[in-house]
Amino acid sequence: MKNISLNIDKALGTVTKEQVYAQAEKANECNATLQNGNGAGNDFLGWLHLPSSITDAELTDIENTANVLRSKCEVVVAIGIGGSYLGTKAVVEALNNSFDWLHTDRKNPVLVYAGHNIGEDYLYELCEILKGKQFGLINISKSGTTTEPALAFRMLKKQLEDAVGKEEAKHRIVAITDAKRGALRTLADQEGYKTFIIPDNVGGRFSVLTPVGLLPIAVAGISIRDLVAGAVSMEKATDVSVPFAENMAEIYAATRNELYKSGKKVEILANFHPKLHYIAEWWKQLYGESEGKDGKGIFPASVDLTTDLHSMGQWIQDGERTIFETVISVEEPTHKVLVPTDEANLDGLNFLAGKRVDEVNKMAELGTQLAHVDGGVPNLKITMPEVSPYYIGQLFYFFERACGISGYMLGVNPFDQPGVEAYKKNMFALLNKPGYEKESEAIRARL
Ligand SMILES: O=P(O)(O)OC[C@H]1O[C@H](O)[C@H](O)[C@@H](O)[C@@H]1O
Repeated sequence: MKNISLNIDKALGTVTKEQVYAQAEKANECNATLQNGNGAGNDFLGWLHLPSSITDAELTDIENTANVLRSKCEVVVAIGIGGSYLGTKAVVEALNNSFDWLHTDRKNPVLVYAGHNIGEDYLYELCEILKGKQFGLINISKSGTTTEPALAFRMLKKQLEDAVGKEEAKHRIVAITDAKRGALRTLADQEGYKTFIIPDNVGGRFSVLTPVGLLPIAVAGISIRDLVAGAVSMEKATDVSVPFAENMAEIYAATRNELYKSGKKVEILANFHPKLHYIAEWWKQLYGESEGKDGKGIFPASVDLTTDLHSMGQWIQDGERTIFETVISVEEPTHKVLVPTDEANLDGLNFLAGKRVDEVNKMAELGTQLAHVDGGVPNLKITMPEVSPYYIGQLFYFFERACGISGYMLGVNPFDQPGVEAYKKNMFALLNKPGYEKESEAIRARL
């Protein structure tokens, strides 16, 4: 099997290949720090060898649980936010049919999401659409206390129990959370839900290959074994023993840090494949939450191309030269569509007749790369042979490993997220949460 690959040739100009390769030793040292577990945040390194440590029995347990939900439910609601949502969303959107929800001859339940916002209309419309439908719930929260999913679960649990009774509801609810701590663990144990554990040493944004992602992804009918196999292959390909020049995670980390040092403050992850939109949303949390610290860090942004060439193309071509692009390029689409001939040719497109639509897309991709590089936007290119569970698994692990290396090269702890607590404290104070009396008084004084 081929691997995904990284090409930095079009990123060189702002930084030289020599500058990038001069970072080889540091990148390898940072990779070794991950491997040896002696760096900052080293109690959150469970993701590093997670793929190769997943057992057949664990995968079978997940598949069996998914099959129970698949047999009982027309709709399964995956409840979670951040790392407890984005990995699943990214994989399912990448691998499901683009119009899955319109398919009536279904082999899989419709997977919908909740707990990833505090949208009153969203929750209302979800509860309404679930009325009269056979549905199940997967409640995912590592801490077990995050407000958004807890709020959604409180509402959906009641609706499910009202619809099918408490006893049956128990068999349609799965909780994925901490082994011992948190409100969700307490609730799940009291109610007798099937539970899966999120390992203590795997942070939320690195948890897609734990049951956090694997269970809902299996419910969607996607092969979690192929997903994990791809991640295992990339775990090997980015190991500290792999020399820098062949280690795409180290090269990516070194290149982006050199570009950052040269003044490129924003990285735009771009795709020319519509199904990869949510891969970028997952990637933004992974890199934003890992590197945005101590007043430092590349800002992770994303665009879908060619779609956003008609909205953001002007800025990328002519705006402030503080950006670089990392483009995910898919070699082969899954399907084949040819451009038809049109006798009248009023649209003037007969010059494309007989060509594959993807040939047009590939020339747009090449033309865009040349234009942006000419405009002073360094371009890195990640090539995926195809969009499949295996290569999505490779991509996830590649980005995770590179993120750990890059964060250490930047000089931050890539595995904590202290900044996320600030809004929560204010929100609880404004909502008069018990125990926040002093904070409530203080915050009202400043309004
Ligand atoms: O899985 P949970 O504990 O509910 O956390 C969900 C998310 O919220 C936290 O505030 C962090 O920002 C994320 O890293 C995490 O993935």
